[in-house]
Amino acid sequence: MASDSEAPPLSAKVVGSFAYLTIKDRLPTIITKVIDTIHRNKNKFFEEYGEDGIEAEKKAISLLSKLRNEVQTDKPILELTDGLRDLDAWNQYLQRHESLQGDKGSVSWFKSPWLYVECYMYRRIQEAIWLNPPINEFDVFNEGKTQSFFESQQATAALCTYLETAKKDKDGLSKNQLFDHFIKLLQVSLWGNKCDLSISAGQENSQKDSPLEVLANLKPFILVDDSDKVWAALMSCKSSGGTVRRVDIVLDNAGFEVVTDMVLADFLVSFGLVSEIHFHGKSFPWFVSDVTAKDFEWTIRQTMAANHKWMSKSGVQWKKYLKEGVWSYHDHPFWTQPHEFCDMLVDAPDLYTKLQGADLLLFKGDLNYRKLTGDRDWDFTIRFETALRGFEPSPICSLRTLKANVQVGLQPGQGEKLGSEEPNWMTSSKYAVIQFYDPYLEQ
Ligand SMILES: O=P(O)(O)OC[C@@]1(O)O[C@H](CO)[C@@H](O)[C@@H]1O
Ligand SMILES: [Mn+2]
Repeated sequence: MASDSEAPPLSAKVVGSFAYLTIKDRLPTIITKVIDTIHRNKNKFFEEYGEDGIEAEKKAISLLSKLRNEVQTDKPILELTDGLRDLDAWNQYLQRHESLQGDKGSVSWFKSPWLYVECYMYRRIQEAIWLNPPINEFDVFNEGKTQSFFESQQATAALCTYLETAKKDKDGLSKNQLFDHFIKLLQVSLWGNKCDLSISAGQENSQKDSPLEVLANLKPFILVDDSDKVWAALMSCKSSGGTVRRVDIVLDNAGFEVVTDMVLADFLVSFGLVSEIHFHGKSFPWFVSDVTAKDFEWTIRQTMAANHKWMSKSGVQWKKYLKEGVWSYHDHPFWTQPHEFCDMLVDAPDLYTKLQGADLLLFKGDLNYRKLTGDRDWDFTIRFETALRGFEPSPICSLRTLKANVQVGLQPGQGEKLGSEEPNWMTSSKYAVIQFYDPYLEQ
């Protein structure tokens, strides 16, 4: 482990590490599932496009099988060929790594940074789809995302009921009561990132269906809790008056998680804490469950259409916020590139400038945390700010359950103690952090 700015990137070259196991086992499994999904949809492609659809299905599967073989046999990372708008950025990134690692062909699945090659896999999956019209609009991960939404409908209903009921009393609220709602909804959004969605629906006991009721039990698993500072940041914007108080949410997963983000966003606006929310999503299907523009719109439509009074009321409100421009959805190619966020200022200055316009940035999920910290083998106790390495467009809050072995900002001994008690504490999503850094404040 390293404590300086040169902490090495996590990589599958460390045999037995989580990165190694991910590349060896998990990535090939994901590609196999994608192949199965495309194959299962063969009849649909035929109905929609005739023989052209079948031909495209075959070609896409053949490209994906080739990709799986490249991963499994540690082949060099190849240039992209699909001519899309992010192609140059990806190919330049490859050249950058080739010159760092030695020469052409030296960048490969097991030898190069895990963050890079894992992102690259999702881009190659997309290349296999894009190169094959007429099925080039097909979202290979759509089924899982919609299923996750439907399976968590009871939890969504409970959350919307909480929100809409709270709204009825919002005028007479004390500051403490407002703070209490905020903390609850921030924590719900945090735990919404738990990949197995275990706090959502599908549980036998209907009492447990409310994600709000499990919060107290989950509290001890929040390893760093800067929520007071996040609240103070929101309050300071409010007191500065006059200016647009904007919060940006850099989204992670569709299904229940994005619903928790929308409920939090609704609360912030409806209770007068914030006047504008920018959501940032992905411009193509990414890391299995990440939100695209289609998922975002679909989620709102489904929430509106739900056969539940408060859920549909929330959905209607969200649609209205979008229409009025109070909420807006944004995507940028940088979010589906492999860069650490400290590269953003140079590699995507337009996005960096956009983020500077926010009063608070909420980064959801594990992958965003990996990119914030560069996915490096940091010492557990180095400061969050150090790991950000100059990425400071605005005050930043990361809401993340731990699913990868990078963690900073812990107390001395805290990580070691957890490691000795639970070997997989960094990857099980049982633990979480609410970590904050404000570049405008003296730390
Ligand atoms: O960003 P998310 O959705 O919270 O998690 C993304 C993730 O599933 O992908 C990586 C492993 O493949 C890990 O960083 C993490 O577990
Ligand atoms: Mn994700």
